[in-house]
Amino acid sequence: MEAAQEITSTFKILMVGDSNVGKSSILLRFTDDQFLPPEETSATIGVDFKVKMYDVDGKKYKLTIWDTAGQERFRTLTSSYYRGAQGVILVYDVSSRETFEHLSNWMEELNTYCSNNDVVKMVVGNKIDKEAERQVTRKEGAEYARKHQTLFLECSAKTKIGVQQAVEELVNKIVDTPSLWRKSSPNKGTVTVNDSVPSGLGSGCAC
Ligand SMILES: Nc1nc2c(ncn2[C@@H]2O[C@H](COP(=O)(O)OP(=O)(O)OP(=O)(O)O)[C@@H](O)[C@H]2O)c(=O)[nH]1
Repeated sequence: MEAAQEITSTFKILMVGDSNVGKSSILLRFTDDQFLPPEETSATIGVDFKVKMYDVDGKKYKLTIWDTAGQERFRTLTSSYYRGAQGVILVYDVSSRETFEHLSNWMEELNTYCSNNDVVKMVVGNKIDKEAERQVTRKEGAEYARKHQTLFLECSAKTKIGVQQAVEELVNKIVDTPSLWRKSSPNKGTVTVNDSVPSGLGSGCAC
């Protein structure tokens, strides 16, 4: 019988952005390939997280993806969300210019709490299925990302287009940035740099 493959590392990925842009929906699409109709969704309170295994180049990585509340009143313990994160996805809604304009607030928060310059950032414009209601062009999104030196992608949690690709690109970049996760290797084999528990108080913080 074949031995279970060892986990090379655990990555913490954080999703931030205004309320209603679709962070929970992107996460649900990525982990469970599901999309809930509007009447079945509710605002995230505090933080939620899901775990998914991800294989790249014959190595297994454990992704803990944290979905944070967009609504200010539900955001508590903000600094602990960012602690230990190797990747952050900043989400806006392409059919809401306001959510795009608020990206600078999220970027500021990220830069405040995440002092590690290597942390991989990705800007994601969601809801591209609402093309007729689009308020932010792809070019504007790409330009913002270029200016802030982040990855960029547009997606739709509803139709699923771009969702898998967004997470994959982010994770591949983290894998390509060993300084982010090869910090406190306890041995030469498995490396785990932070907890996957929602407290976010993992050891070997990247931020
Ligand atoms: N048309 C369309 N609607 C979407 C898409 N993604 C999410 N929605 C809808 O947008 C609304 C908000 O989605 P959520 O995933 O709850 O948004 P959120 O960013 O997690 O919101 P908070 O938890 O308050 O921060 C829901 O009604 C979703 O059904 C999408 O890609 N296309």
